[in-house]
Amino acid sequence: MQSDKKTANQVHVTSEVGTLRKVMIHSPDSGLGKVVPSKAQDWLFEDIVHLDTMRRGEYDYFVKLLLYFLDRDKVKGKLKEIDALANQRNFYKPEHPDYFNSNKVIDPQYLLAHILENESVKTRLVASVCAVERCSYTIHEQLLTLPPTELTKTLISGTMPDKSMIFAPIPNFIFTRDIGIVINDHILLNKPAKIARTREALLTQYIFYNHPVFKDLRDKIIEIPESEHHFLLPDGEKDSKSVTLEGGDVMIVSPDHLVIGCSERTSPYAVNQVIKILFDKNIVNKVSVVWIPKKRDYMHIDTIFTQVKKDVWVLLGSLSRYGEEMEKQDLMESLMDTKVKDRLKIIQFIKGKEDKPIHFEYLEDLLSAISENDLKSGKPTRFVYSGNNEFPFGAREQWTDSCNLLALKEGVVVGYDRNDKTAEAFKQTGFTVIGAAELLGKFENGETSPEELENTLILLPSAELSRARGGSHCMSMPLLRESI
Ligand SMILES: NC(=[NH2+])NCCC[C@H](N)C(=O)O
Repeated sequence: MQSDKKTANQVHVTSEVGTLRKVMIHSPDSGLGKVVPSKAQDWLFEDIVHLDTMRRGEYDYFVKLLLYFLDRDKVKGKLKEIDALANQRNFYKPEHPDYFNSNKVIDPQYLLAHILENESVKTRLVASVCAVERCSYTIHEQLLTLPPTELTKTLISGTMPDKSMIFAPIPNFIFTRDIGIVINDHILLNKPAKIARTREALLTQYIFYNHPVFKDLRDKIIEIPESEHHFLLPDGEKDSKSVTLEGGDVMIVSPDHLVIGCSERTSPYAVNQVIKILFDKNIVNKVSVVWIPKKRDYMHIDTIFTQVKKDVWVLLGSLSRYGEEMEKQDLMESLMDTKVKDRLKIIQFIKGKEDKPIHFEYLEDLLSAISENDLKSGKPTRFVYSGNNEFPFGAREQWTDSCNLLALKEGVVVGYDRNDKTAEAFKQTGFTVIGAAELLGKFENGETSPEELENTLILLPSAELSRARGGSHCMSMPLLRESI
Protein backbone atom coordinates (compact mmCIF):
# COMPACT_ATOMS: atom_id res chain seq x y z
CA MET A 1 0.00 0.00 0.00
CA GLN A 2 1.21 3.53 -0.73
CA SER A 3 1.86 5.93 2.10
CA ASP A 4 -0.68 8.66 2.88
CA LYS A 5 1.77 11.40 2.02
CA LYS A 6 2.47 9.94 -1.37
CA THR A 7 -1.19 9.52 -2.23
CA ALA A 8 -2.47 12.87 -0.93
CA ASN A 9 -2.39 14.64 -4.29
CA GLN A 10 -2.27 11.59 -6.46
CA VAL A 11 -4.77 10.51 -9.02
CA HIS A 12 -4.18 7.11 -10.57
CA VAL A 13 -6.59 4.50 -11.90
CA THR A 14 -5.52 1.63 -14.16
CA SER A 15 -8.38 -0.81 -13.76
CA GLU A 16 -12.04 -1.17 -12.83
CA VAL A 17 -11.38 -3.53 -9.93
CA GLY A 18 -8.11 -2.69 -8.15
CA THR A 19 -8.59 -1.87 -4.44
CA LEU A 20 -10.23 1.53 -4.23
CA ARG A 21 -8.21 4.10 -2.27
CA LYS A 22 -9.73 7.46 -3.15
CA VAL A 23 -13.12 8.29 -4.64
CA MET A 24 -15.28 11.29 -5.42
CA ILE A 25 -18.94 11.03 -4.47
CA HIS A 26 -21.69 13.60 -3.99
CA SER A 27 -24.34 12.99 -1.34
CA PRO A 28 -27.86 13.81 -2.50
CA ASP A 29 -28.32 17.56 -1.99
CA SER A 30 -31.55 19.46 -1.45
CA GLY A 31 -31.93 19.88 -5.24
CA LEU A 32 -32.99 16.23 -5.52
CA GLY A 33 -35.91 16.98 -3.27
CA LYS A 34 -37.03 19.71 -5.67
CA VAL A 35 -37.52 17.59 -8.77
CA VAL A 36 -41.10 18.21 -9.89
CA PRO A 37 -43.15 15.75 -11.95
CA SER A 38 -43.32 18.06 -14.97
CA LYS A 39 -39.52 18.26 -15.13
CA ALA A 40 -38.52 14.81 -13.88
CA GLN A 41 -37.89 13.41 -17.37
CA ASP A 42 -36.08 16.55 -18.58
CA TRP A 43 -33.89 16.34 -15.52
CA LEU A 44 -33.27 12.65 -16.29
CA PHE A 45 -35.14 11.27 -13.29
CA GLU A 46 -37.71 8.54 -13.72
CA ASP A 47 -39.81 9.79 -10.85
CA ILE A 48 -39.73 12.26 -8.01
CA VAL A 49 -37.83 11.02 -4.96
CA HIS A 50 -38.30 11.25 -1.20
CA LEU A 51 -35.10 12.95 -0.15
CA ASP A 52 -34.95 11.95 3.50
CA THR A 53 -35.51 8.26 2.72
CA MET A 54 -32.99 8.42 -0.08
CA ARG A 55 -30.34 9.89 2.20
CA ARG A 56 -30.94 8.35 5.60
CA GLY A 57 -32.35 5.03 4.45
CA GLU A 58 -30.15 4.43 1.41
CA TYR A 59 -27.27 6.69 0.36
CA ASP A 60 -25.79 7.09 3.87
CA TYR A 61 -25.09 3.34 3.84
CA PHE A 62 -23.02 3.84 0.72
CA VAL A 63 -21.02 6.56 2.48
CA LYS A 64 -20.47 4.40 5.55
CA LEU A 65 -19.31 1.48 3.44
CA LEU A 66 -16.91 3.64 1.47
CA LEU A 67 -15.50 5.12 4.66
CA TYR A 68 -15.11 1.66 6.19
CA PHE A 69 -13.11 0.52 3.17
CA LEU A 70 -11.16 3.73 2.46
CA ASP A 71 -10.87 5.74 5.68
CA ARG A 72 -11.85 3.47 8.55
CA ASP A 73 -10.95 5.68 11.50
CA LYS A 74 -13.73 8.06 10.52
CA VAL A 75 -16.40 5.46 11.26
CA LYS A 76 -15.12 2.45 13.15
CA GLY A 77 -16.86 2.15 16.50
CA LYS A 78 -18.77 5.39 15.89
CA LEU A 79 -21.74 4.37 13.77
CA LYS A 80 -24.33 4.50 16.56
CA GLU A 81 -23.26 7.98 17.50
CA ILE A 82 -23.05 9.17 13.87
CA ASP A 83 -26.58 8.00 13.13
CA ALA A 84 -28.17 9.08 16.41
CA LEU A 85 -31.29 11.10 15.56
CA ALA A 86 -30.11 13.99 17.73
CA ASN A 87 -27.09 14.41 15.44
CA GLN A 88 -29.32 15.23 12.46
CA ARG A 89 -27.03 13.58 9.88
CA ASN A 90 -24.48 16.36 10.42
CA PHE A 91 -21.69 13.86 9.80
CA TYR A 92 -22.86 13.62 6.17
CA LYS A 93 -23.24 17.35 5.46
CA PRO A 94 -20.22 18.90 3.72
CA GLU A 95 -21.05 22.35 5.12
CA HIS A 96 -21.31 21.21 8.75
CA PRO A 97 -18.46 21.35 11.31
CA ASP A 98 -19.16 17.67 12.17
CA TYR A 99 -18.74 16.61 8.51
CA PHE A 100 -16.61 13.47 8.10
CA ASN A 101 -14.20 15.45 5.98
CA SER A 102 -12.17 12.60 4.52
CA ASN A 103 -9.38 13.02 1.99
CA LYS A 104 -10.20 9.56 0.61
CA VAL A 105 -13.97 9.92 0.17
CA ILE A 106 -14.30 13.36 -1.32
CA ASP A 107 -17.41 15.38 -2.15
CA PRO A 108 -17.13 17.96 -4.96
CA GLN A 109 -19.39 20.20 -2.87
CA TYR A 110 -16.68 20.39 -0.21
CA LEU A 111 -13.99 21.15 -2.78
CA LEU A 112 -16.14 23.76 -4.48
CA ALA A 113 -16.72 25.68 -1.25
CA HIS A 114 -12.96 25.76 -0.82
CA ILE A 115 -12.10 27.14 -4.26
CA LEU A 116 -14.86 29.76 -4.02
CA GLU A 117 -12.90 31.42 -1.23
CA ASN A 118 -10.67 32.72 -3.99
CA GLU A 119 -12.24 35.96 -5.32
CA SER A 120 -11.02 35.51 -8.88
CA VAL A 121 -12.34 31.93 -9.11
CA LYS A 122 -15.61 33.04 -7.55
CA THR A 123 -16.07 35.93 -10.00
CA ARG A 124 -15.33 33.78 -13.02
CA LEU A 125 -17.41 30.79 -11.98
CA VAL A 126 -20.43 32.90 -11.03
CA ALA A 127 -20.22 34.70 -14.39
CA SER A 128 -20.04 31.38 -16.24
CA VAL A 129 -22.96 29.86 -14.35
CA CYS A 130 -25.03 33.01 -14.87
CA ALA A 131 -24.30 32.91 -18.60
CA VAL A 132 -25.28 29.23 -18.86
CA GLU A 133 -28.38 29.70 -16.73
CA ARG A 134 -29.29 33.05 -18.34
CA CYS A 135 -29.52 34.86 -15.00
CA SER A 136 -30.49 38.49 -14.68
CA TYR A 137 -27.89 41.08 -13.71
CA THR A 138 -29.50 41.38 -10.28
CA ILE A 139 -29.22 37.66 -9.56
CA HIS A 140 -25.62 37.74 -10.77
CA GLU A 141 -24.88 40.50 -8.26
CA GLN A 142 -26.71 38.73 -5.44
CA LEU A 143 -24.75 35.54 -6.03
CA LEU A 144 -21.48 37.43 -5.69
CA THR A 145 -22.48 38.59 -2.20
CA LEU A 146 -22.94 35.03 -0.87
CA PRO A 147 -20.24 33.48 1.33
CA PRO A 148 -18.50 30.44 -0.26
CA THR A 149 -20.48 27.73 1.55
CA GLU A 150 -23.84 29.31 0.76
CA LEU A 151 -22.80 30.08 -2.80
CA THR A 152 -21.75 26.44 -3.28
CA LYS A 153 -25.11 25.20 -2.07
CA THR A 154 -26.91 27.64 -4.37
CA LEU A 155 -24.82 26.75 -7.42
CA ILE A 156 -25.59 23.07 -6.85
CA SER A 157 -29.21 23.16 -5.68
CA GLY A 158 -30.39 26.23 -7.62
CA THR A 159 -31.89 27.62 -4.42
CA MET A 160 -30.83 30.83 -2.63
CA PRO A 161 -30.37 30.91 1.18
CA ASP A 162 -33.79 32.64 1.40
CA LYS A 163 -35.22 29.50 -0.29
CA SER A 164 -36.08 31.19 -3.59
CA MET A 165 -35.29 28.98 -6.59
CA ILE A 166 -33.26 30.85 -9.20
CA PHE A 167 -32.46 28.07 -11.60
CA ALA A 168 -32.89 24.30 -11.96
CA PRO A 169 -31.11 21.97 -9.55
CA ILE A 170 -28.51 19.50 -10.88
CA PRO A 171 -29.94 16.34 -9.34
CA ASN A 172 -27.66 14.11 -11.41
CA PHE A 173 -24.57 15.48 -9.68
CA ILE A 174 -24.80 12.38 -7.43
CA PHE A 175 -23.61 10.45 -10.50
CA THR A 176 -20.02 11.60 -10.22
CA ARG A 177 -18.92 8.86 -12.64
CA ASP A 178 -20.26 10.92 -15.48
CA ILE A 179 -18.46 14.19 -14.77
CA GLY A 180 -14.97 12.92 -15.43
CA ILE A 181 -12.90 9.76 -15.65
CA VAL A 182 -9.40 9.09 -14.40
CA ILE A 183 -7.41 7.28 -17.07
CA ASN A 184 -4.05 6.24 -15.62
CA ASP A 185 -2.68 9.52 -14.27
CA HIS A 186 -4.86 11.78 -16.48
CA ILE A 187 -8.41 12.97 -16.07
CA LEU A 188 -10.81 13.20 -18.97
CA LEU A 189 -13.54 15.77 -18.35
CA ASN A 190 -16.96 15.17 -19.79
CA LYS A 191 -18.99 17.08 -22.33
CA PRO A 192 -22.54 16.29 -21.33
CA ALA A 193 -25.08 15.36 -23.95
CA LYS A 194 -28.00 16.59 -21.88
CA ILE A 195 -28.72 20.20 -20.95
CA ALA A 196 -29.69 19.06 -17.45
CA ARG A 197 -26.06 18.10 -16.85
CA THR A 198 -24.32 21.18 -18.26
CA ARG A 199 -23.75 22.98 -14.95
CA GLU A 200 -22.22 19.85 -13.43
CA ALA A 201 -19.54 19.90 -16.10
CA LEU A 202 -18.78 23.55 -15.45
CA LEU A 203 -18.43 23.11 -11.69
CA THR A 204 -16.24 20.04 -12.23
CA GLN A 205 -13.98 21.90 -14.62
CA TYR A 206 -13.42 24.63 -12.02
CA ILE A 207 -12.74 22.10 -9.27
CA PHE A 208 -10.11 20.17 -11.22
CA TYR A 209 -8.36 23.28 -12.50
CA ASN A 210 -8.38 25.18 -9.21
CA HIS A 211 -8.37 22.93 -6.18
CA PRO A 212 -4.96 22.42 -4.54
CA VAL A 213 -5.75 18.69 -4.16
CA PHE A 214 -5.42 18.48 -7.94
CA LYS A 215 -2.50 20.85 -8.36
CA ASP A 216 -0.23 18.13 -9.77
CA LEU A 217 -2.91 17.25 -12.30
CA ARG A 218 -3.09 20.60 -14.09
CA ASP A 219 -1.29 19.50 -17.24
CA LYS A 220 -2.97 16.10 -17.19
CA ILE A 221 -6.53 17.31 -17.61
CA ILE A 222 -8.01 16.35 -20.96
CA GLU A 223 -10.86 18.37 -22.40
CA ILE A 224 -12.27 17.17 -25.69
CA PRO A 225 -12.32 19.84 -28.33
CA GLU A 226 -15.31 20.35 -30.60
CA SER A 227 -14.77 19.22 -34.16
CA GLU A 228 -13.04 21.87 -36.22
CA HIS A 229 -15.25 24.76 -37.31
CA HIS A 230 -18.29 23.21 -35.62
CA PHE A 231 -19.68 26.74 -35.23
CA LEU A 232 -19.98 27.01 -38.99
CA LEU A 233 -22.35 24.05 -39.20
CA PRO A 234 -25.99 24.79 -39.94
CA ASP A 235 -28.14 24.29 -36.82
CA GLY A 236 -29.80 21.22 -38.35
CA GLU A 237 -26.45 19.42 -38.63
CA LYS A 238 -25.04 20.48 -35.30
CA ASP A 239 -26.70 17.77 -33.27
CA SER A 240 -25.63 14.90 -35.46
CA LYS A 241 -22.02 16.10 -35.44
CA SER A 242 -21.82 17.12 -31.81
CA VAL A 243 -18.98 16.12 -29.52
CA THR A 244 -20.50 14.73 -26.32
CA LEU A 245 -19.06 12.32 -23.81
CA GLU A 246 -20.16 11.18 -20.34
CA GLY A 247 -18.00 9.19 -17.95
CA GLY A 248 -20.42 6.24 -17.70
CA ASP A 249 -19.24 5.39 -21.20
CA VAL A 250 -15.55 5.23 -20.33
CA MET A 251 -13.77 2.35 -18.58
CA ILE A 252 -10.06 1.97 -18.06
CA VAL A 253 -9.84 -1.82 -17.87
CA SER A 254 -6.05 -2.26 -17.85
CA PRO A 255 -3.19 0.26 -17.91
CA ASP A 256 -3.04 0.02 -21.65
CA HIS A 257 -6.65 -0.50 -22.64
CA LEU A 258 -9.63 1.84 -22.58
CA VAL A 259 -13.18 0.77 -23.38
CA ILE A 260 -15.46 3.53 -24.60
CA GLY A 261 -19.15 3.43 -25.38
CA CYS A 262 -20.83 5.08 -28.31
CA SER A 263 -24.30 5.66 -26.96
CA GLU A 264 -27.22 8.00 -26.38
CA ARG A 265 -24.74 10.22 -24.53
CA THR A 266 -21.35 9.71 -26.15
CA SER A 267 -21.08 10.63 -29.81
CA PRO A 268 -18.85 9.06 -32.50
CA TYR A 269 -17.15 12.44 -32.92
CA ALA A 270 -16.18 12.45 -29.25
CA VAL A 271 -14.95 8.86 -29.45
CA ASN A 272 -12.80 9.80 -32.42
CA GLN A 273 -11.29 12.77 -30.57
CA VAL A 274 -10.62 10.72 -27.44
CA ILE A 275 -8.83 7.99 -29.38
CA LYS A 276 -6.65 10.57 -31.13
CA ILE A 277 -5.74 12.36 -27.90
CA LEU A 278 -5.03 9.18 -25.93
CA PHE A 279 -2.85 7.74 -28.69
CA ASP A 280 -1.01 11.04 -29.29
CA LYS A 281 -0.23 11.45 -25.62
CA ASN A 282 0.69 7.76 -25.25
CA ILE A 283 -1.82 7.30 -22.44
CA VAL A 284 -3.12 3.96 -23.73
CA ASN A 285 -2.34 1.82 -26.79
CA LYS A 286 -5.64 0.09 -27.21
CA VAL A 287 -9.19 1.45 -27.36
CA SER A 288 -12.27 -0.73 -27.76
CA VAL A 289 -15.40 1.05 -28.91
CA VAL A 290 -18.73 -0.52 -27.94
CA TRP A 291 -21.71 0.80 -29.90
CA ILE A 292 -24.92 0.31 -27.99
CA PRO A 293 -28.46 1.21 -29.04
CA LYS A 294 -29.34 4.85 -28.37
CA LYS A 295 -31.98 4.13 -25.83
CA ARG A 296 -32.93 5.59 -22.49
CA ASP A 297 -32.74 2.08 -21.00
CA TYR A 298 -29.04 1.90 -21.69
CA MET A 299 -27.82 5.49 -21.53
CA HIS A 300 -24.16 4.48 -20.93
CA ILE A 301 -22.20 1.23 -21.37
CA ASP A 302 -21.89 0.91 -17.59
CA THR A 303 -25.65 0.29 -17.47
CA ILE A 304 -25.05 -2.85 -19.54
CA PHE A 305 -21.90 -4.32 -18.04
CA THR A 306 -19.37 -3.72 -15.27
CA GLN A 307 -16.44 -5.70 -13.98
CA VAL A 308 -16.57 -7.60 -10.69
CA LYS A 309 -13.12 -9.16 -10.54
CA LYS A 310 -10.39 -10.08 -12.99
CA ASP A 311 -12.35 -13.02 -14.35
CA VAL A 312 -15.96 -12.06 -13.55
CA TRP A 313 -18.32 -9.55 -15.20
CA VAL A 314 -21.98 -8.74 -14.77
CA LEU A 315 -23.92 -7.97 -17.94
CA LEU A 316 -27.26 -7.74 -19.67
CA GLY A 317 -28.11 -11.03 -21.37
CA SER A 318 -30.25 -9.61 -24.14
CA LEU A 319 -27.27 -7.74 -25.60
CA SER A 320 -24.89 -10.67 -25.35
CA ARG A 321 -24.03 -13.91 -27.08
CA TYR A 322 -26.47 -15.57 -24.71
CA GLY A 323 -29.19 -13.18 -25.91
CA GLU A 324 -28.50 -14.13 -29.51
CA GLU A 325 -28.91 -17.80 -28.69
CA MET A 326 -32.22 -17.10 -26.97
CA GLU A 327 -33.42 -15.06 -29.92
CA LYS A 328 -32.81 -17.94 -32.28
CA GLN A 329 -35.46 -19.84 -30.35
CA ASP A 330 -37.93 -16.97 -30.50
CA LEU A 331 -40.16 -16.86 -33.56
CA MET A 332 -41.09 -13.19 -33.10
CA GLU A 333 -37.48 -12.09 -32.92
CA SER A 334 -36.69 -14.08 -36.05
CA LEU A 335 -39.59 -12.46 -37.89
CA MET A 336 -38.50 -8.98 -36.86
CA ASP A 337 -34.91 -9.84 -37.64
CA THR A 338 -33.34 -7.64 -34.99
CA LYS A 339 -30.17 -9.52 -34.17
CA VAL A 340 -27.93 -8.69 -31.23
CA LYS A 341 -25.18 -8.29 -33.81
CA ASP A 342 -27.13 -5.46 -35.44
CA ARG A 343 -27.71 -3.69 -32.17
CA LEU A 344 -24.24 -3.97 -30.70
CA LYS A 345 -20.98 -3.38 -32.52
CA ILE A 346 -17.52 -3.73 -31.02
CA ILE A 347 -14.39 -2.44 -32.74
CA GLN A 348 -10.92 -2.33 -31.26
CA PHE A 349 -8.21 0.08 -32.36
CA ILE A 350 -4.52 -0.48 -31.66
CA LYS A 351 -2.12 2.43 -31.83
CA GLY A 352 -0.11 2.37 -35.04
CA LYS A 353 -2.55 -0.09 -36.67
CA GLU A 354 -5.60 2.16 -36.71
CA ASP A 355 -6.33 1.11 -40.29
CA LYS A 356 -6.70 -2.53 -39.23
CA PRO A 357 -9.30 -2.48 -36.47
CA ILE A 358 -10.26 -5.75 -34.81
CA HIS A 359 -13.94 -6.71 -34.66
CA PHE A 360 -15.52 -8.60 -31.78
CA GLU A 361 -18.78 -10.36 -32.40
CA TYR A 362 -20.18 -10.37 -28.88
CA LEU A 363 -19.68 -8.56 -25.60
CA GLU A 364 -18.54 -11.77 -23.94
CA ASP A 365 -15.72 -12.04 -26.50
CA LEU A 366 -14.40 -8.58 -25.65
CA LEU A 367 -14.75 -9.06 -21.90
CA SER A 368 -13.01 -12.47 -22.03
CA ALA A 369 -10.18 -10.95 -24.04
CA ILE A 370 -9.77 -8.22 -21.40
CA SER A 371 -9.80 -10.73 -18.53
CA GLU A 372 -7.57 -13.34 -20.12
CA ASN A 373 -5.19 -11.32 -22.31
CA ASP A 374 -4.95 -7.89 -20.68
CA LEU A 375 -5.38 -8.92 -17.05
CA LYS A 376 -3.90 -12.44 -17.36
CA SER A 377 -6.62 -13.88 -15.15
CA GLY A 378 -5.41 -17.38 -15.96
CA LYS A 379 -8.92 -18.85 -15.87
CA PRO A 380 -11.94 -18.97 -18.12
CA THR A 381 -14.00 -15.80 -17.75
CA ARG A 382 -17.33 -16.08 -15.94
CA PHE A 383 -20.44 -14.01 -16.59
CA VAL A 384 -23.22 -13.12 -14.22
CA TYR A 385 -26.33 -12.10 -16.15
CA SER A 386 -28.87 -9.50 -15.11
CA GLY A 387 -31.98 -11.10 -13.60
CA ASN A 388 -30.20 -14.48 -13.84
CA ASN A 389 -31.43 -14.43 -17.46
CA GLU A 390 -34.93 -15.30 -16.36
CA PHE A 391 -37.59 -13.64 -18.45
CA PRO A 392 -38.57 -10.81 -17.85
CA PHE A 393 -36.17 -10.05 -15.00
CA GLY A 394 -33.09 -9.39 -17.13
CA ALA A 395 -34.59 -6.19 -18.49
CA ARG A 396 -36.38 -5.26 -15.28
CA GLU A 397 -33.29 -5.52 -13.13
CA GLN A 398 -31.02 -3.85 -15.70
CA TRP A 399 -33.43 -0.89 -15.56
CA THR A 400 -32.74 -0.69 -11.81
CA ASP A 401 -28.97 -1.01 -12.27
CA SER A 402 -28.23 -4.69 -11.74
CA CYS A 403 -25.30 -4.34 -14.16
CA ASN A 404 -23.93 -1.16 -12.63
CA LEU A 405 -21.66 -2.24 -9.81
CA LEU A 406 -18.75 -0.49 -8.13
CA ALA A 407 -15.84 -2.71 -7.12
CA LEU A 408 -14.41 -1.69 -3.73
CA LYS A 409 -11.70 -4.25 -4.32
CA GLU A 410 -11.36 -7.27 -6.57
CA GLY A 411 -14.51 -9.37 -6.15
CA VAL A 412 -16.24 -7.10 -3.62
CA VAL A 413 -18.93 -5.05 -5.31
CA VAL A 414 -21.87 -2.85 -4.33
CA GLY A 415 -25.31 -3.31 -5.88
CA TYR A 416 -28.98 -2.63 -5.18
CA ASP A 417 -31.09 -4.82 -2.92
CA ARG A 418 -34.08 -4.77 -5.25
CA ASN A 419 -32.36 -6.86 -7.94
CA ASP A 420 -33.19 -10.24 -6.41
CA LYS A 421 -32.64 -12.46 -9.40
CA THR A 422 -29.26 -10.93 -10.15
CA ALA A 423 -28.29 -11.51 -6.51
CA GLU A 424 -29.36 -15.13 -7.00
CA ALA A 425 -27.08 -15.35 -10.04
CA PHE A 426 -24.20 -14.03 -7.94
CA LYS A 427 -24.85 -16.70 -5.32
CA GLN A 428 -24.81 -19.37 -8.01
CA THR A 429 -21.43 -18.02 -9.12
CA GLY A 430 -20.10 -18.55 -5.60
CA PHE A 431 -20.56 -15.07 -4.16
CA THR A 432 -21.82 -14.17 -0.71
CA VAL A 433 -24.68 -11.70 -0.81
CA ILE A 434 -25.16 -9.45 2.20
CA GLY A 435 -27.10 -6.27 3.02
CA ALA A 436 -25.09 -3.11 3.79
CA ALA A 437 -26.63 -2.65 7.26
CA GLU A 438 -25.84 -6.23 8.28
CA LEU A 439 -22.30 -5.99 6.97
CA LEU A 440 -21.66 -2.70 8.75
CA GLY A 441 -22.92 -4.35 11.94
CA LYS A 442 -20.37 -7.14 11.44
CA PHE A 443 -17.61 -4.59 10.82
CA GLU A 444 -18.58 -2.75 13.99
CA ASN A 445 -18.59 -5.83 16.20
CA GLY A 446 -15.35 -7.10 14.71
CA GLU A 447 -16.89 -10.23 13.18
CA THR A 448 -15.30 -9.39 9.85
CA SER A 449 -13.37 -6.58 8.14
CA PRO A 450 -13.02 -5.17 4.62
CA GLU A 451 -9.69 -7.03 4.26
CA GLU A 452 -11.30 -10.36 5.02
CA LEU A 453 -14.14 -10.00 2.53
CA GLU A 454 -13.90 -11.93 -0.70
CA ASN A 455 -16.34 -12.62 -3.51
CA THR A 456 -19.12 -10.55 -2.00
CA LEU A 457 -22.04 -8.59 -3.38
CA ILE A 458 -23.07 -5.91 -0.87
CA LEU A 459 -26.62 -4.70 -1.27
CA LEU A 460 -27.74 -1.12 -0.71
CA PRO A 461 -31.37 -0.26 -0.03
CA SER A 462 -32.53 1.25 -3.29
CA ALA A 463 -36.23 2.10 -3.58
CA GLU A 464 -35.54 5.83 -4.01
CA LEU A 465 -32.03 5.76 -5.47
CA SER A 466 -33.05 3.60 -8.42
CA ARG A 467 -35.61 6.22 -9.53
CA ALA A 468 -32.67 8.41 -10.44
CA ARG A 469 -31.52 5.65 -12.83
CA GLY A 470 -27.99 5.04 -11.67
CA GLY A 471 -26.23 2.50 -9.46
CA SER A 472 -23.04 2.48 -7.38
CA HIS A 473 -20.83 2.58 -10.47
CA CYS A 474 -22.51 5.80 -11.62
CA MET A 475 -22.41 7.23 -8.10
CA SER A 476 -18.61 7.11 -7.86
CA MET A 477 -15.59 8.60 -9.56
CA PRO A 478 -12.54 6.53 -8.56
CA LEU A 479 -9.51 8.80 -8.18
CA LEU A 480 -7.06 6.23 -6.90
CA ARG A 481 -7.02 2.45 -7.16
CA GLU A 482 -4.22 0.03 -6.38
CA SER A 483 -2.76 -1.67 -9.41
CA ILE A 484 -3.84 -5.25 -10.00
N1 LIG B 1 -22.94 6.30 -15.52
C1 LIG B 1 -24.25 6.22 -15.48
N2 LIG B 1 -24.84 5.16 -15.98
N3 LIG B 1 -24.95 7.24 -15.02
C2 LIG B 1 -26.35 7.25 -14.84
C3 LIG B 1 -26.89 8.61 -14.86
C4 LIG B 1 -28.35 8.68 -14.56
C5 LIG B 1 -28.90 10.03 -14.76
N4 LIG B 1 -30.23 10.14 -14.27
C6 LIG B 1 -28.87 10.40 -16.22
O1 LIG B 1 -29.77 10.02 -16.93
O2 LIG B 1 -27.99 11.06 -16.67
